[in-house]
Amino acid sequence: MKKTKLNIVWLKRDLRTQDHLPLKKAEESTLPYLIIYILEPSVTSFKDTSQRHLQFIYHSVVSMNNYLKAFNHKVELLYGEALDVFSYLNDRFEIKEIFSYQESGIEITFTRDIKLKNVFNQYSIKWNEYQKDGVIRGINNRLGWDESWKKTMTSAVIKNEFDPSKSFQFEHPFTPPASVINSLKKYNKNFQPAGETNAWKYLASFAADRGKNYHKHISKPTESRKSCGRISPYLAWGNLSIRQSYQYLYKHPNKKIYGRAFHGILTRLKWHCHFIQKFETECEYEYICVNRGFETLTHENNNKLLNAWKIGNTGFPLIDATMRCLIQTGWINFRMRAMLVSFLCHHLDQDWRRGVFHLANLFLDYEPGIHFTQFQMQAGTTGVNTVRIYNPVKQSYDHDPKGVFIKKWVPELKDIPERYIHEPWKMTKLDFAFNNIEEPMYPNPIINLEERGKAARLKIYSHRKTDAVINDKNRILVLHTIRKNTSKAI
Ligand SMILES: Cc1cc2nc3c(=O)[nH]c(=O)nc-3n(C[C@H](O)[C@H](O)[C@H](O)COP(=O)(O)OP(=O)(O)OC[C@H]3O[C@@H](n4cnc5c(N)ncnc54)[C@H](O)[C@@H]3O)c2cc1C
Repeated sequence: MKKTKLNIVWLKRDLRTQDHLPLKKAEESTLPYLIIYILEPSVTSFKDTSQRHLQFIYHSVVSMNNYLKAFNHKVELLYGEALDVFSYLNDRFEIKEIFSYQESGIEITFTRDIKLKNVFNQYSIKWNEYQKDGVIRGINNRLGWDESWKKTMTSAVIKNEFDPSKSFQFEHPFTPPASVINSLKKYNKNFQPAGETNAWKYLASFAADRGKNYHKHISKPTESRKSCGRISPYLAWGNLSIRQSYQYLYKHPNKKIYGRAFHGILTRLKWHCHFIQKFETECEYEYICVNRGFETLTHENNNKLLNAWKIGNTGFPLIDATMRCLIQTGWINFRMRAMLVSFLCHHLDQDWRRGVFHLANLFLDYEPGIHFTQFQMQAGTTGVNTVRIYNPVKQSYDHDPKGVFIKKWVPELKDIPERYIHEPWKMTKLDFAFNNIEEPMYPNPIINLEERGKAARLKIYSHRKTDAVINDKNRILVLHTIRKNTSKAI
């Protein structure tokens, strides 16, 4: 029997129905097409993925399907290994083309794609992988990168249309088990809701009003929750493209009124691509130091200290409030992320690899290209960036002066007077009695902050002077630095 000819759109971190080139290309063909998302056990069980990510993906697919049903199209959620799924489909259909975005992913998705490319070649299937956002595949320096980014951001946003006659229904054995679906359906109300409609709500409310104090509040753990864009999960899972966000903000009438705020967020949209570009060029950052010279730096790696950090029980109120807030809500601002990593790698003297997956799991917006590169930048293992060792007590006085954030997320400290909230260990028995409060069930600091800070500074700065670090620094600068003469902000 003759097999039906069809095309496939393979969705990855691009869970939206608009500004979507693979979907447009599929529509342009005369053949019917399937739209699939594959939940691959080998990928979803890897240590960088958590249930909250999978739930966000699931609800993004549900949101796409709510839109697509009017056009008789559907994203088919498949549970199985990509290789098995495509072999099954190839046995039953004559697959002509596969359309997807390039994925700047971790090693397992990279090696899977290499295998698949060979298999598709054997099956005579053409795999069209398109550039995602401003990230260019196969470059080995940044000459012209700025111009290319700007060109992508200012080119027309794609208005996707869906012809009902091109949809295709099929039977398959890859339906996710009921237990998997039930666990994905559950969604913690404290997390940002998934899907395109919600993504646009966040972007629009930022531009309309929420973002007017963006630059003033960006470092404050409480105020940033309202004033920051909060579009990161939507960008990470592709509910929004960078180009959609860029053009919406660039053309918004409030850009003239809140110039600094808009400039700030537009610049960061470029950083988004800049960091993923680094990872696209060198995806080894998942497991090896950006500057290979740091591989010889040794660490104490004390498990007790690591575990206290992981659960937010270090005795440093701002560290603990930040970690507990992240566990419960999936989001914290940039400065608090940087502080958590700095405290882990410098004060607690842990190898960055001991904490990188813990935060990846907790960030609802986990994006490997940004996460591994930013994490290493804060751990000081790039050798090219200034090392920042954040003092969590100073951060607390500066950015949560009244302890509002601390008291919300570390309720044990809710009765501690404002002047002690940053350093509760300084309260004496007499102070507790005088203030008529009980001593909280809260640990004393797990380390001596001053001594540890000093030692960490000495250690990292002397290692930066080693030949191995200096030699690798030049390689990194050639590979990842945007040339000054081509550099334009946004
Ligand atoms: C250790 C560490 C890990 C991080 N891991 C991630 C991650 O996995 N995913 C992620 O999206 N961001 C990550 N960031 C960057 C940054 O903290 C978040 O992008 C930002 O807090 C998201 O909130 P927002 O959407 O309100 O950002 P806004 O300030 O409103 O910025 C808008 C968008 O610009 C991009 N952006 C903002 N800041 C940065 C930055 N410093 N570097 C690169 N892109 C940026 C993001 O896509 C963000 O959504 C990490 C930062 C650190 C220090």
